[in-house]
Amino acid sequence: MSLKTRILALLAALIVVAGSASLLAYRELSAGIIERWGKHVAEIQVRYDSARLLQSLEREIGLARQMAKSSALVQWARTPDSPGLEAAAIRQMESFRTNFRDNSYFVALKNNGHYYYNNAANEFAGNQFRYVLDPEKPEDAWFYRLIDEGRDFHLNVNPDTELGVTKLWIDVLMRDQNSNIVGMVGTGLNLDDFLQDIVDIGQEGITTLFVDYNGAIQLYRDRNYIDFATIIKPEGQKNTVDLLFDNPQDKRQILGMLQMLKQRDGETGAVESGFVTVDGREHLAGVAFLPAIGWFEITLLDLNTLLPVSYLWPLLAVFIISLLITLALFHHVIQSRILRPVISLESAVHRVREGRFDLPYLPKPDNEIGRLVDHFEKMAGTVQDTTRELEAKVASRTEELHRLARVDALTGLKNRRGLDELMAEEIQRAHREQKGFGLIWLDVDHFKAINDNFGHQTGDDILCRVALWLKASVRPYDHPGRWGGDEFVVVLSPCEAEDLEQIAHRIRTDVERESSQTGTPVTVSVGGYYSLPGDSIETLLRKADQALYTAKREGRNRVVIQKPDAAEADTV
Ligand SMILES: Nc1nc2c(ncn2[C@@H]2O[C@H](COP(=O)(O)OP(=O)(O)OP(=O)(O)O)[C@@H](O)[C@H]2O)c(=O)[nH]1
Repeated sequence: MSLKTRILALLAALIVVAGSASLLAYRELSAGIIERWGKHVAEIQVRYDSARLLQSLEREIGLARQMAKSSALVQWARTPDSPGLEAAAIRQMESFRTNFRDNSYFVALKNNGHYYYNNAANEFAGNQFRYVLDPEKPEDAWFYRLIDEGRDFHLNVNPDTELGVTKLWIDVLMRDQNSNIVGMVGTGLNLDDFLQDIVDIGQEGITTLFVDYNGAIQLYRDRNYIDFATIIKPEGQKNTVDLLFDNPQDKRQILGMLQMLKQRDGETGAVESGFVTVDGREHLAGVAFLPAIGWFEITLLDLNTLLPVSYLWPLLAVFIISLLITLALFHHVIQSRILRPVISLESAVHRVREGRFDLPYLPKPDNEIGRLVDHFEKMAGTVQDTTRELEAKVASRTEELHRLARVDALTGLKNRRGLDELMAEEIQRAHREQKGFGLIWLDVDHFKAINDNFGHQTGDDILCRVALWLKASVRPYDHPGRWGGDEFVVVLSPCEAEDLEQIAHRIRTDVERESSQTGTPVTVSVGGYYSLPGDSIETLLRKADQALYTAKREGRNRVVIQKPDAAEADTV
């Protein structure tokens, strides 16, 4: 995987990690803010809704309590058969009717079960006695239950089948001086109007409901959930608030909140709140207890409606755009400051490794990589100089070795290899120019005896001196060499036949003269051959050797020139 891919992959991974962490932190933070805000709003809303409910009920409850204490009613309730007391009581009832908001009332007497009622239309004027309550009838059970429980005040949402109305009933017990229950009075509020005024107020995202002390739903915008005539229903058959929630955890939570508030015993302003799911949407539930009526008020705030996610889209857009800009900038910086210089450096390293020192332009950012590139350029320069020096040295050493391989170590003349190459060149030249050249082969006479008599070192000295005399005797452009042992060869080129003879003689006489003047006298036998174009190297050597052999055989210290086409060489 390339460095670029790795860096981008690492970057992407870092962004994913950082993005996830940010998202998580954002969610936690926003959830915290929403929770705090929501709880605050829920508390305000729950208090506001409670106040609205109490405001519209308080006056009615107060009037009903006043009515229950009316002495005319209490006296009549104790002796309901008295027509005089009944007439006074009905007058009293009618005066209350006009004061109640609903302009309706009811009075039920414990003594005879008589139920009195009149409504806003004064429909039952003079005929307020409506029917007799029957302890056996389920629809009348509320009356007997309330008396049994001895609750002085009770709110009850109940359809009155006899009267054909569904109302929120305010029930207040009538007691005599001895606190004995003698009956019940109250008024009703039209449920639909009440729901519309207090509960279903059309505030989008806010749901208000009221439940009784046991959690049974009393006021809710959906009438199907309202637990009518709660008082007479056995536990377990009531429409309790947990019906609104699908999640068992939410059910437990909401019932737990009711329980908590009960334990706090109507502490003023106490509100419990928590997150719940209603119809698949997240809501914040605020719950307050209303001690004045013994109910709980529950406010459900639909957070998605009140604080839609779309509110956060601009934030998300800003985040994504910032992320993309950051990515682009980061990519640009990585590309220009790291990747491009590193890639150029890598290709430059390849070139140098292949021995190519002509480096292209290498970008040098102002950072460690730039300095590395700079060091590399300088190092490549040094390596190039060193390489050139080494190459020059190797070339010169090779040349030297080449030369040494063709030079005789003792005399400094060409050795046999040098002579071989030279003769090969001359043969080619002769062939090319159709012009021959001369070859002299000479051998020190009785050299073995010199070695034997004077020692090997003296032998060597004599060989060196013969070489010097040989060089002096030939022309500057002739090539003397040592063939091996005490044998020397001279290649004469260019050369005429006369030159060959002349130089061969000069060599012999020079050696004889010089040696006798400077030390141990030595003589040489000389064989010569003037080559013709087309002669091979073997022919050359053989002919020269034959001439030398002849010179030796004829007594040594003499010159013999081998004629090219003659069977015998001439001693000269
Ligand atoms: N000192 C010395 N002796 C050498 C060297 N190379 C060969 N020799 C000796 O040179 C002698 C050559 O002898 P030959 O050419 O065979 O015979 P010669 O004694 O010269 O007799 P003729 O050639 O017949 O006159 C041998 O004894 C070799 O050992 C060398 O480099 N130095």
